[in-house]
Amino acid sequence: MALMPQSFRTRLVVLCGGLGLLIGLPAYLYIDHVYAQRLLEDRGEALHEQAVAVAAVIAENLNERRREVELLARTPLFRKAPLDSVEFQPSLERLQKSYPAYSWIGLTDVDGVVRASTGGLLMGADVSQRPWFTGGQKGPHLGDVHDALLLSRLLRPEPDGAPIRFIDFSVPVFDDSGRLRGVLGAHAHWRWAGEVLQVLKSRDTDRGGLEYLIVNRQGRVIHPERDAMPLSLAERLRTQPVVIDRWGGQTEYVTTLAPVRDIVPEAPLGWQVVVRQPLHTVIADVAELRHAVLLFSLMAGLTLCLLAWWAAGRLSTPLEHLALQARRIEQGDESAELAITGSTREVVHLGEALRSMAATLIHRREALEASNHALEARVEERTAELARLNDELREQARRDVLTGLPNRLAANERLREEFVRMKRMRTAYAVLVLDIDYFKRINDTHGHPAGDAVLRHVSGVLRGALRESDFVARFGGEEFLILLPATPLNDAVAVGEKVRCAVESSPTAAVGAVTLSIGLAMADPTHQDEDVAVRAADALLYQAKSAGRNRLIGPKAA
Ligand SMILES: Nc1nc2c(ncn2[C@@H]2O[C@H](COP(=O)(O)OP(=O)(O)OP(=O)(O)O)[C@@H](O)[C@H]2O)c(=O)[nH]1
Repeated sequence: MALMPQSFRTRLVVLCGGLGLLIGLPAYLYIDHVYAQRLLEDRGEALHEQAVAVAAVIAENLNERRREVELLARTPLFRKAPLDSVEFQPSLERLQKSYPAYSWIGLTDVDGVVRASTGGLLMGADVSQRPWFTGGQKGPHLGDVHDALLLSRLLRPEPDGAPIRFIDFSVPVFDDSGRLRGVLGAHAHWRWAGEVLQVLKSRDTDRGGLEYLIVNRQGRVIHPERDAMPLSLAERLRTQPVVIDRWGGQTEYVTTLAPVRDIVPEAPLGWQVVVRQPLHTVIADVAELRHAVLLFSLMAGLTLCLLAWWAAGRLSTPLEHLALQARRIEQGDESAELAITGSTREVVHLGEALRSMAATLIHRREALEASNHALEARVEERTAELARLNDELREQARRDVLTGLPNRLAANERLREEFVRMKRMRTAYAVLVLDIDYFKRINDTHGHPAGDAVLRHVSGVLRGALRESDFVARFGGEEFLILLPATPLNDAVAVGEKVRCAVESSPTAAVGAVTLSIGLAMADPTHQDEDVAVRAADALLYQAKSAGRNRLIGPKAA
C-alpha cells in the first residue's frame, strides 16, 4: 500500500492506464498469434494457387510453340517442295517474326543436314547428332534447356556474356505419302521463360519479394539461374503444399510448387513451378496491423489517461478547495466559504454538509466560549468571595469573641513582628501583662455573665486609654497584653500607670470598681526571642500580685 501513489488523480490515471493495457494486450496477442497464423495459411494457399496458374500458363505456352512448329511442318510447302526451295527461308522467318523468342528455326533433311534456316544460319551444317534432330525424327520433341553450341558463335552474344541457352521444339516433316523428308526444329531463347513469368508477375498485385522459379526434373533451378533447390525442401514439398524454409540462407521463405503439365508425353520435361515469398513480407500485414493496434492502444490509453486526469481534476479540485476552506475555518477564519457550485451533485452535497457542520461547530464553539467566560467570571467571583471569607476567617481566628480584642494568636504574631522590627530598627518596645485582681471572686459572687461583662468593660477602658498605634489583646482568661512600640521604659511605665488608674477609676454597673496588677518588661535586641520579654513581664505581674495587687511593677521597681 505504501507504494501506491497517494493522490486520487494519479490513482485514477494509473487505473485507466492499467485498464487500457488490460484491454489492448489481449487484442495485441490475438493479432500476433491467431491472425498471423491464419494469414500465413491464407497466403500459402494463394501462393499455391499462383504456382498452379503459372505452371498452367507455361504448359500452355510450350504447347503453343509445339503446335506452331507442327502446323508449319504440315503445310503443303514443307510436304511437297524440294528441300532446296527458296520458299522455305521466308516461311521460317515469318514464324520467327510471329514469336520473338525464336532464335533460330531450321529444316534438315533426313540425314541431319540443315537445308533451310532463319537468317541462313548453319546452312549445310550437320546436326544429325543433336537431340532435337534425333528426337524430332521420331515425333514431336521438346528438349530441355541447354547451352547453344553451333549457334553460339553465330548469334549476338548475351549482354552479360553468359552462354546463350535454348529450349528446342522439333517435329518430323513428312511428304504426302507419309515418308520422312526431314526435321523442322526451332530453338527458343531461354529468356522466353523469363518473359512469360514477367508477364504473369506484372499481373500480380502483391509482388513484395515474390519469386517464380522453374525447377527441372533434377531439382535444378533453371529459371532464374541459380543453385538447386535444397533436397530437404523438395522432400517436404512432396507431402505438404506449403513449406516455410530458409533455402540454405538466412531469409525464411514461404514456398510452394506446382508441376508443369508435360505437353509431349513421350519426352516429359518434368518441370515444376516453384513460388516463394519471404516470410517477413507475407506477414508484413500482421506487423502493420500489430503496429496499428499498438499505436491505437497507446493512443487510446493516453487519451483515457488524459480524460481520467481531467475528470479526476474536475472532482479533486473542488475537494481540495473544500479541504483548504475547512482548514481555514479550523484555524479560526470564519469567512472561509464552503459553498461549491458547478461540480458534481455529490461534491455539492459534501460542500453543503461541511458548511452546515462548520456552522454548527462555530455556533457550539461560540456557545462554549460564552459559557467559559461566564464560568471564568463565576470562578473569579467565587475566588474573591473565598479570599474575603478567608480574610474574615483569619480575622475571626485572631479576634476574641467576648471582648472583640485581638486574641492570643494575634498577640503572638504581633509580638513576633515587633521583635523582628526591633532587631532591624533597634527600637525597643515595652510589653505589659495585665491581670484583673480577684476575678474568681467576681465570678463566684456575681456569676459568670457578670464576670464576662467586667472583661468587656476592662477591654473597652484599655482600648480607650491607649493610642491607636499601641496594641492590646486578651492574652487568656482575665489576662491582657499591651505592646507599646518604640516606647522607652519611662513612657511605658507612665502608660501602664495610666491604664491601671483608668480601670480603677471606672467602676462597672454590675460589680463596681475593679483593679489591675501589671508586670512591665522591655524587649531587648539581645533577647533570643519575643517570649523573653513576655516571660519577664509575666514574672513581674506575679510580683505585683504578691505585693498586694493594683499596682505596676517594671524593671526599675524590680
Ligand atoms: N466570667 C468569666 N470568668 C473567667 C473568664 N476567664 C477566666 N475566668 C475566671 O477568672 C478567674 C481567675 O481566677 P484566678 O486565676 O484564681 O485569680 P483571681 O481570682 O483574679 O485572683 P488574683 O489574680 O490572685 O487576684 C477564674 O475563676 C476563671 O474561671 C471569662 O471569660 N469570664
